[in-house]
Amino acid sequence: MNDVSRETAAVDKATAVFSTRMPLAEKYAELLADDGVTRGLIGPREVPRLWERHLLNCAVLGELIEPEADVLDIGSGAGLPGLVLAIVRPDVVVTLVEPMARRTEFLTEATEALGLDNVEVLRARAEEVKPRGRADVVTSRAVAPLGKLSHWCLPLARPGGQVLAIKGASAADEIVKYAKDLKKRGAENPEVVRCGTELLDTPTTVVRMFRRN
Ligand SMILES: C[S@@+](CC[C@H](N)C(=O)[O-])C[C@H]1O[C@@H](n2cnc3c(N)ncnc32)[C@H](O)[C@@H]1O
Repeated sequence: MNDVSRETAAVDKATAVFSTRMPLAEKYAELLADDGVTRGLIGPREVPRLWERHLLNCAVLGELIEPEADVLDIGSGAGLPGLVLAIVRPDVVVTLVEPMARRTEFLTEATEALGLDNVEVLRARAEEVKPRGRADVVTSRAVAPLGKLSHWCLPLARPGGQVLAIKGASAADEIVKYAKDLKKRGAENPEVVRCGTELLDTPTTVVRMFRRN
């Protein structure tokens, strides 16, 4: 399958995943391809694979999130995965945490353009976020190695809450490599979970861990 037909297939799959929210997902994809590229938030080479590598990759993370959860997305960049989760899961409330001004400006404008009332944009580093220990779920993609992520994200989750880090092929190795950090930070049952297995050619690989009670 070439890039074009793979992306066409991805749009079909996205129609199934986003369902009635597909028009919003399409509008977000347009914003990414247009403003996102102009402002240097996403590389032009990503445009032909936006649906497969970005929107779908992030949307399936919703499988692991309980109804009406309070979600903190750390290092959202152009809104991945946080803004996608807010689109696909209108029942959850998502706070997009991002330290760079030009990224938070894009996130605020995109949130308004999409008319999303379940999103808050916070210009901050993970270490500065308050209150701590309250989120049901803390998400991230491509932000930092698991050692640093556990330090940043676990204290933000409520006791028993989850940290979900989208990772690539390194997921299992990172759990082993940073086992001491994870234990020290109060991570319970760190494991590799795959999302979108029935739909995606390349399911999304996630490190999931819970904050010790
Ligand atoms: C490689 S980008 C990934 C963006 C997005 N999550 C994605 O998958 O496309 C990493 C992001 O993490 C942000 N970041 C770096 N250090 C951070 C910190 N201490 N707290 C929160 N975000 C941070 C950066 O500003 C950047 O937007």
